[in-house]
Amino acid sequence: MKSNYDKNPSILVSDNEKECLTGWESIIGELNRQINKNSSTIVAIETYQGVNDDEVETALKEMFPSHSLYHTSEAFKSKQEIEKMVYPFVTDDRIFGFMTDLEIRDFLDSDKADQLKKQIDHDDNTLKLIYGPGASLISDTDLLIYIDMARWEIQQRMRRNEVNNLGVENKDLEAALLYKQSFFVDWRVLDRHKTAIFDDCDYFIDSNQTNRPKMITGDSLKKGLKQLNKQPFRVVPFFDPGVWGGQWLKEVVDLDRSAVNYAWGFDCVPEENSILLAFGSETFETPAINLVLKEAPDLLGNEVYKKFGAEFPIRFDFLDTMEGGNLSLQVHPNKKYIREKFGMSYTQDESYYFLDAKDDAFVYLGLNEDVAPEKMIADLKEAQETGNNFDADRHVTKWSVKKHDHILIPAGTVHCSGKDSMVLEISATPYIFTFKLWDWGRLGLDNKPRPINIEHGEQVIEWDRTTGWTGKNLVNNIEILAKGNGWVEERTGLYETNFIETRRHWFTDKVEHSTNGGVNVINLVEGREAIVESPTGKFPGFVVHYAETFIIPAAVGDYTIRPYGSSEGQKCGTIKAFVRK
Ligand SMILES: O=P(O)(O)OC[C@H]1O[C@](O)(CO)[C@@H](O)[C@@H]1O
Repeated sequence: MKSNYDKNPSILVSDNEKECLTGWESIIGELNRQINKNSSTIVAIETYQGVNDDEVETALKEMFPSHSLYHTSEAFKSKQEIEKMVYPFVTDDRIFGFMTDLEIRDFLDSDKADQLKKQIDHDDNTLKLIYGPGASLISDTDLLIYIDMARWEIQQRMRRNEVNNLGVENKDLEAALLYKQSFFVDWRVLDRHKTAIFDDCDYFIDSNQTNRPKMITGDSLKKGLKQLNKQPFRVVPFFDPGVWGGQWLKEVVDLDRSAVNYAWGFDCVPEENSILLAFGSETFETPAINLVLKEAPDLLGNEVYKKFGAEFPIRFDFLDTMEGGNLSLQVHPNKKYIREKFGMSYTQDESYYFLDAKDDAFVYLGLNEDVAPEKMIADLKEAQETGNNFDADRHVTKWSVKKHDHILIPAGTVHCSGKDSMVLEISATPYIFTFKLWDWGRLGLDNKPRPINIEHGEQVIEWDRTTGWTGKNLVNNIEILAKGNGWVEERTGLYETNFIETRRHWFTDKVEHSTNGGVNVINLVEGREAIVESPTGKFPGFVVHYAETFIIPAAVGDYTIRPYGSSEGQKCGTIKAFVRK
């Protein structure tokens, strides 16, 4: 069947496409109009990580022939000082660091910043531009522009060695190391700063596409973000190959058939996805994290906001192993471990919802009844050191799985999805704290072994999660909660100590839902099309397609979902996640 999955979902903010200017020429034309209103103007151009400085500077030089340009890097501490300052958060580990509490001011050298300010004050030029992260902190300014970029685009640029970490010159490093420093340091620092200056920004520039910048006013962006909280919406998904990746997503999502595979699909990881705001036929891409940073109470609901702050606590993603391989055998840290070792306030509790599965599909989950901890760890270490096989079946329980099974994976449970299945992963947001125990003796896509973390893993494995307990508590622990005309509601997870609850609805007719004051994340797991509607006409009908994940902001309140289009009258299924009260 032809794919109907929408890879570029956008939300209409206004019919006026003139609100979104495209290309440097029209952007600088607009800025010129603002600048010419004053006899002398100081403009701060703040940048997020990843922005191509050469592209921006070339455009500025061409279009503002006589301006003075000051880089905030001139006010930054030396590279050596910054490396020393960030080291406790970056550490020597290849994957894991420690969440920083640093702020952009910590990167500035106050003497150098004073010096730069004096230079600007004494400059007679009528147009002075201060460029780079922290620009608005150097001097009082007349105009504030923010050039933004989504984290997925930053990661693409890191893989091409085009992006440095904040305040240092290290773009030639391996992409995984650049990512680690960004995850634990740069993105935290830049997001704190962006939140602080957001309301003062006159314009935002979307620089995700090289040489195709777009600009909207700060008011238009604020209006767009507020609009999102009034209705269901989707973030822009992205997909990435991996060593165990499969072939299912290519067909269902309609991805490049010539790609080796797709392993991951991220369609609700607001930290890394972006949002497309439509102004007439123009779209403006903004990092989804901006919505979370600016509009958390309406998006998440007050109680969830109180618990998590401006963080989106629920993650939906795809793990495709159809005709691929097994994920690494792995375990995730408990709350205490993740807090103490990595500075995270909550942990990676997970679940696998099977969107599809071949007859031979399976999951490794929990330990065998006769597991001997010392022996298993010794076998893992020996396999790691010698390259000999690790006999996973001897220690870990293997369960057959089928379409629509829901497997719960509280942190500490040894697990991995096997080949030939399509998982919709529904979990808490932390997502890089995977302790690999065994990677089946294979190399990664870069032909190097992927890092193994037995020394972390052995400290968090829950050894009493053995076959009997696992089967009772974690495998299809499904209970019918309510029934109505043409619908059934079931509770399917997550495990009782985890903060996410999931509800599955099977329906041939309209189902009534309510956010009950907390954000809902939903995926259409059965049926080709459904429509989300407001009983009071608060938002226009929102059509969703098979396998699409969508977000219902807490502020939406009541809504309904029913089969739509070619699915009308047919059985559909949704799985909904929310934060338990
Ligand atoms: O280590 P692997 O084999 O790449 O698997 C990683 C994946 O495993 C998971 O932790 C799922 O269990 C995902 O969150 C993560 O992306």
